[in-house]
Amino acid sequence: MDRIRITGGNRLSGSLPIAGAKNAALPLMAAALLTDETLELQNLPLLADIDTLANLLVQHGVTLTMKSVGVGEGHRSRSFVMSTPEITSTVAPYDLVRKMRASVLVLGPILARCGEAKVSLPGGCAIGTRPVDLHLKGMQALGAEIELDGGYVVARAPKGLIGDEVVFPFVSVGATENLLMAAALAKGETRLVNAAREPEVVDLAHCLMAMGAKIEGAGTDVIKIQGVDRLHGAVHPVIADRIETGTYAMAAAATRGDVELIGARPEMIKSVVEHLTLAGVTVEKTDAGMRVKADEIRGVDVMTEPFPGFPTDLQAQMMAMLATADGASMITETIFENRFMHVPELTRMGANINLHGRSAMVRGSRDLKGAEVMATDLRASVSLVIAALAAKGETVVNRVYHLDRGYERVEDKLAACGADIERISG
Ligand SMILES: CC(=O)N[C@H]1[C@@H](OP(=O)(O)OP(=O)(O)OC[C@H]2O[C@@H](n3ccc(=O)[nH]c3=O)[C@H](O)[C@@H]2O)O[C@H](CO)[C@@H](O)[C@@H]1O
Ligand SMILES: C=C(OP(=O)(O)O)C(=O)O
Repeated sequence: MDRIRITGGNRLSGSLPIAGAKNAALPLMAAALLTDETLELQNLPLLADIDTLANLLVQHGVTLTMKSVGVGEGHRSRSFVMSTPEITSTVAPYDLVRKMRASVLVLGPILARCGEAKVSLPGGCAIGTRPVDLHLKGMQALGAEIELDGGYVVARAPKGLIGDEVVFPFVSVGATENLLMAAALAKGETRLVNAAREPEVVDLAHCLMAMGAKIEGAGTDVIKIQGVDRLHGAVHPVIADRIETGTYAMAAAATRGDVELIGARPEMIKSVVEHLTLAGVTVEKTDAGMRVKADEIRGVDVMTEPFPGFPTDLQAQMMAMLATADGASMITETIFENRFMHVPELTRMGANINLHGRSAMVRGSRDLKGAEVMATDLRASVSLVIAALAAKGETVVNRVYHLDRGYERVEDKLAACGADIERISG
């Protein structure tokens, strides 16, 4: 299993390219199931999760060809040209779904197009139990009959889905996306109330609209979808990854560096920029993206919330950065019940963090020390990389496969900005 070795202490400086967003790309790829015409997705990141979903889609009958495109110095992105003349299997098997929760996003499109779908329940993961009840209740509201059988969701709507009002009791990104795709091909109007407003949901809505879907209100908490009989092909570029942007901004700040994030869109992470600014980090929009510079960092309180609030996917990275600040910070996680798996590992590096239920008290210090640490989930892994960049001495991060789910060429991008970092294969 690969590991990453980092010798900390170098200030990051230079420029670093931001890839297409994983969390936008995954639902967009699932949308290829909604049409028998060709969907071309551009600016896909080179990530393990993208390959995992591609394998699942091929199994459902999607024909997929890949183009690799150079988009700047040493930086490449991928385009997938996908077509699904016919869905050849309506079953998403456990072996493929268990590798990645986002696989459940094939439920809405397959059910809408075929009138039936059998999708393995994804199961829990390190950050929480993550049930899919809101996805299922939403499909039921559109007339689907749902049964759970042997670990699978068996959904049937032989006469097709019928639009209706779906009121989410709390915000779910995945359930909003699944319902958006299902409702695009349902009969009549669907209203999604208390819908997720994340930029990735908006990106999906834009792509569906380019495919002929009738959608109003994406980016607000009420989305109206007027179902159509069929969707057609489209070409759609995936938005820049706001979580990768925030991650490298925090890495730059933790090393008191000065880095330009090429292709970043600061308007998608306003809450993050506000918190970084409060912490004393300078963030400026530039022609090419966003520049981040820090000399000193002070403690700041952070609470994760659905968009437009501070994203849970940047909580661990913010904690690593604040572990190097002057002063204390209170970090509260409200989205996932178990998203503090990085705390014991950061503590092994000398971070002073105390957990009190869903809050962590972080007392900053400039004395983090390298250690051997274990990555537990995607964002926890990269938080250890950030702490290691700021720490004295050598850190080895084990179980790097988590990192490869969400960060492309992390070691190359950081090394190009002066980090002493290498991947140890094996
Ligand atoms: C591929 C992708 O885009 N993943 C993101 C997506 O995950 P995902 O779409 O899985 O996250 P949700 O927004 O659905 O989850 C929010 C909360 O709702 C709960 N819940 C969700 C659905 C449901 O049916 N029942 C239920 O109880 C979850 O356990 C969690 O506590 O949004 C999360 C919240 O911004 C991010 O951390 C993930 O990176
Ligand atoms: C939790 C994440 O992803 P997923 O929902 O695919 O597990 C993430 O991107 O931080």
